Parts: sequence; structure tokens; C-alpha cells
Amino acid sequence: MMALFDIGVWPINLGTVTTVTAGFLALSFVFRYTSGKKVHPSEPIVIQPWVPLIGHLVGMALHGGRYIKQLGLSYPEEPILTLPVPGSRIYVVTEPSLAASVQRNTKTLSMSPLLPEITQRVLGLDERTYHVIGQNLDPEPGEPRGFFADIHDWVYTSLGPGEYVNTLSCEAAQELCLQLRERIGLLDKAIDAPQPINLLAWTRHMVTVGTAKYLFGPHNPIAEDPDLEHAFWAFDHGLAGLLIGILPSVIAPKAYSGREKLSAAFRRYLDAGHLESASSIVQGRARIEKEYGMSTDMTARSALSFLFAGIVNTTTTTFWTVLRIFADATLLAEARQEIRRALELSSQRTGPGSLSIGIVKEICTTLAAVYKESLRTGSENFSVRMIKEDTMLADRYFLKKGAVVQISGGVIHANRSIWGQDAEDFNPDRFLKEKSRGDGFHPAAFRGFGGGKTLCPGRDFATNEILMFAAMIIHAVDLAAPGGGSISVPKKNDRVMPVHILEPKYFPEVIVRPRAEEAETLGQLRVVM
Ligand code: HEM
Repeated sequence: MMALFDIGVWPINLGTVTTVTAGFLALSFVFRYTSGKKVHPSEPIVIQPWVPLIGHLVGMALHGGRYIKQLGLSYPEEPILTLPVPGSRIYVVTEPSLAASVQRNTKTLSMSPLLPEITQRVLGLDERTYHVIGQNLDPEPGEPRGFFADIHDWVYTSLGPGEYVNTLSCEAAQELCLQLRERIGLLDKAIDAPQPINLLAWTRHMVTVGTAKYLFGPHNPIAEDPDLEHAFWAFDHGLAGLLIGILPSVIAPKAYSGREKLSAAFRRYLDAGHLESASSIVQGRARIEKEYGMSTDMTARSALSFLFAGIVNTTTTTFWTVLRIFADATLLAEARQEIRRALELSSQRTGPGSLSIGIVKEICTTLAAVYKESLRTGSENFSVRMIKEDTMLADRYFLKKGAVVQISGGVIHANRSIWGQDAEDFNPDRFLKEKSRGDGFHPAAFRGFGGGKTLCPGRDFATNEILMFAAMIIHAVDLAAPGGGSISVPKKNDRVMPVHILEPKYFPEVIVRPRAEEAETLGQLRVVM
């Protein structure tokens, strides 16, 4: 051990050490000075990292999304920051009206140029497909269109307000009702000595199996091979490793193996012709992929990306919404009363045994406020745009061509000047008050679904689905802390890259007991719009 500390064994002397140290310090100073300089007088304030050049990248790698959030919160007066990184800049927007400017500026600020690279890395697309999807990324009206423009239009049109999204919402909620009934059926047998259940895993299972079914039909890969559920979550949890894009099978072996297993299963699904029983939105995506000459393997990988979009945020948001309500006796009593009233009104207006999505949204205001507040507190996503041309944002801030600008949901959601002194706390009242006062928050302040051209196309559908699913759980079961007392709520784990609503730091366990009479209603429940 001692030899390691004995610098005498190294072929250098103290004079050399002094020279090298002095040289390093001088170089650091030069780097700090040059990287701290603005490239234009109107460039936003430059935040120099402590480790020259690579400091911000190291910070993000070590601390995940929390790094930029803490930086943003330490400069509350600045609506936008410049983070120098090797060869480029990252601009971080932390204020809603400037976020709205980024979203409006679709000509020079666009997510599209980043998509081919990201998609290739995450899904493992081949070079040919990478080339095809990279064409005509942001077509103006009348110009030739590309793959992403066509898929974007198809998905946004399908999930926009209208008959299709209503039908899909009913199918999804009905399927989740079935999943819940099955889980409750399993509980019944152990009712005398109920075992604690991991609430996040419980929710994950129902949403994963249910979503795969309503999107891809009864012969979907997860129905055919239940082990693929684990492969799916391994893919999800290692996504950041896949994004690095270097030796994915070594850097993110579990995510890589999960992805490859799932894409092989989707290939078998497509080869067997099971697409015929998939939802029309899924069929339409595969049709567009065929028009662009994609192979079965590439269509399989794309199917995985849509399954991902349908599952991950819905799972985690349902988890937080349900946990928050059961952790607070007043919220639970209010939510249950609203749900009972929604069931009664549905019976009167849409027939016995029905539960109407429209009525739940109209009556269950506490549930809806908890859902929204769970999104505010759990969502730290970044809406990212590539800067295609030098841009003067809001006529005030210079953004350099080739760099990226990101809107930080984490900073905006924690901003006290928007949400009040209790911005750090979970307080669903802020969304109830908003309604009664009639003066809401800035439209770009709520970042749960992103914004602008990349605003989540599934937001209305997801709201229908999650409110219904949470309402069914709250109505049909009781959750209790295993040791008695009230259920505690863990903090969120914000040290990861926020690819979706943040998960908790630890996974809480609860005792789940069916409520005898109320659980019965699930058996006949008919979801209607
Ligand atoms: C609570 C549930 C959900 C949340 C919080 C959520 C949130 C988001 C966010 C933050 C984005 C990126 C926005 C941006 O970059 O500005 C996004 C994109 C997307 N979401 Fe959702 N989402 C949810 C549910 C869903 C569901 C259920 C679906 C589909 C069935 C879906 C489909 C998509 C798709 C396809 C995109 C990519 C849009 C594009 O092409 O740019 N989402 N979502």
C-alpha cells in the first residue's frame, strides 16, 4: 500500500510536479476564461463549470436531472442560462414566457434534427433506416414530406379530440378495469393474512399488460410471453445508457438485452399477422413505415417505442396519484365521495352499471387536482430543441446555431414566483383554487406534457385513462401501511435522467384489501364516454 503513496517510485522530481501543476492551473484558467465568455453580447448569462469545459457534462452524468435543476434554481432572476460544453453550448430556459417563445419559434428551433440520432441509439435502428428517417425533417407546406412529419401527423390526428380518442379511452379504461379485477381476485384468497404489496410494481403490472393489449391486441408479445414485462422495464431503466450510443451491450447490458428480446418478439408478432387485431393507431403507424420501405425488424423496433410511450408515464402517474390520495385521509374521503357521485350520475345518464369518463372529469375535482399536482411535482422533463440558425429569442437573447436549447420542467415546476412559497410541497389545492379564481397559471408553466410542437399527443387520452383507473382503484380497494398508521410518501428520485415522470426513491409497500361491495361493482362496470 505504502508504495502507492511514495512518489519517489515515479520518474519525476518535485520541480516537474510544480511545473505541471502550474501549467494545469494556467490552462484551467484559460479554459474557464474562454468558456465563460459570451459568443455574442446578447447571449444569456454564461455559467462556468468548476471543472473547465467538461464540468457541466460531469455534473449531469453524476447527478442526473437534479444537476440542471439546482443550477436553474440558484439563478432565480435569470430566465435563461448558457452552459458551455466542449465545442458547444446548452441553453436552459427556466421561465414560462420565454419557454413559450421557444415553442413558438418553430422555424429555427426544432426537435426534429435530433430525432434520427436519438431514435437510432435507443431503438438500435440500422443505417438504412437512419438515412430514410433523416430526410425532410421539417417540411414547410408544399415541400416533400419525411417519415417523422408523416408519423407525427398520424399520431396527433388520431389522438386529437374526436370519436377515435373517445373509443380508445373507453377500451383502455375497460381493459384496466379487467386487470384490476384479476388482481383483486388474486388477493381474495389471501384475505386472512394479506401480504404487503409493492404498489409501484402492482401498478406497473396492470398498466403494462393492459396497455400492450389495448394497443396491440390479444396476441401482443407480453400476452404471449409474460417474462417480457421484465424485459420492458429493464429497457426503460437503462435508456440513458443506450442514449450514450457507444457499445450499448456493454454500457447498458440489461436495457440492451430487454430491447432485443422485445424487438424479436414484435418481429414474431408481425410475421404471424397479429397486427390485424391491433388498434387502428398502431396499424396506421405500421402502414406509414411500410410506405417508407422499412423492414419487419425496424417496424418491430418502432412498435416498442410506441408501447413505451403508452406505458411509462401512465404507470408512474397512476402510482403517485393513488399513493397521494391514500396517504391523506381527507383527500381519500373527498375522492371517494366524488367517485360515488360519478357512479350514481352515470347510472342515471348513461345506464345502470356504467361509469362515464365525461362525468368523472366533471365531478371528481379532487381526484383531478391530485393527478395534476402529481404531474407537477413528479415531472422534470426537458423539451429540447436544436438551434438551426443563429436566433434572437424574444428579441433579447442570442442563441448560437448548432447548440441546443432546453426548457427545464424541473426548474419551472419548482419556481416559487409561479407556484407560491409552498412550491416544494404537494398541495393539490392550487389546482382547485385555480379553477375557482378563474385566473390560471401561465399556460407554459405546467410542463407535465411538454409543450409546443412536441406537446404530448397522448395527453387527453392519458388523462381519461389515468383518472378512470385511479377512480376504480380508490373505489374498489383499501390500502394500508403494513405497520399500521398512515401511508408515507417517499421522495422522488431526481438523480436520474428524467425520461418520464420520476419514480420514488424507494418503493413503498402497502396492504391491499378489496372493499367487499364496491369491488363487486367492477365485475359489471361498463366504461362509457
Ligand atoms: C400521464 C401520462 C403522460 C405524460 C405525463 C406524457 C408526457 C409526455 C412528454 C413530456 C412528452 C415530450 C414532450 C416534449 O418533448 O415537449 C411526450 C411525448 C409523447 N407522448 Fe406522452 N405522456 C403521457 C402519456 C402518453 C400516452 C398514453 C401516449 C400514447 C398512447 C403518449 C404518446 C406520446 C408520444 C407519441 C410522444 C412523442 C411526440 C412527438 O412525436 O414529438 N403519451 N409525452
